Amino acid sequence: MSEAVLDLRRIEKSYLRGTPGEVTVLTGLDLSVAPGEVVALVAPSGAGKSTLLHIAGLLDSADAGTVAISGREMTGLSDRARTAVRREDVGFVYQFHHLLPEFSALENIVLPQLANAVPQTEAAARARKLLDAVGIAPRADHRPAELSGGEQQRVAFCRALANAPKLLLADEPTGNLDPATAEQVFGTLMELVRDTGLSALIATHNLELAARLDRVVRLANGRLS
Ligand SMILES: Nc1ncnc2c1ncn2[C@@H]1O[C@H](COP(=O)(O)OP(=O)(O)OP(=O)(O)O)[C@@H](O)[C@H]1O
Repeated sequence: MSEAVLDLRRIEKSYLRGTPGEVTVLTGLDLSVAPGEVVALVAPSGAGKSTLLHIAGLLDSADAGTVAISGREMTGLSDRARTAVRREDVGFVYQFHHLLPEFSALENIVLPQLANAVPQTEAAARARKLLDAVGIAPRADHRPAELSGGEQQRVAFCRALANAPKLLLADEPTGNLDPATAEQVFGTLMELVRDTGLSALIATHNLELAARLDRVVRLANGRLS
């Protein structure tokens, strides 16, 4: 069997540890995502889905347990090494696009590549290709405020994939869109993910969309089922 792209073992996480207000969120959670596998994460509000995505994407640390990305153990890596893995191997999409308002769609996809030392011309060519793949190449020079909600989210997908990550983590990526737009944008995201052979963990409240992915995991009481 080929190596998991994401492997979480016995993850534990509490907030405000050691205080009377301690909130226990994850209690020995295990999750493995195979190469090319797209997993839906379904959870009631407050169950810890964002916490789980942040730990998987190295934005936050677990109190206990191990995180491995493409077979490489992340625990014990320096902050600098974790940042490099996050920048090169992981793409994030959030419910709200978080695009930089003063930059065009194209520039928003070019910038993370420049941060990864990709030459400008190459970065722009890749950005155009991605915008074309999500059907909005003619909007390349628009700023986020000049794009529709669905278009903004398509640009956010392109930005997440700009550095050709191995793993895509998405937190309610269509949660801010009306149902018809969400459906279209989700379809585009899935095409992009399938075309690139990427592994993905996609949190969604939409059970119909979740059911279309390879596997659905449910988070409750700190663990997955
Ligand atoms: N920094 C923090 N300090 C204290 N408690 C926190 C912190 N962040 C999150 N929590 C608590 O941890 C629990 C899980 O939060 P998390 O944001 O992971 O939930 P979620 O499943 O993503 O929720 P939603 O779907 O509503 O966004 C919640 O009860 C939340 O109140």
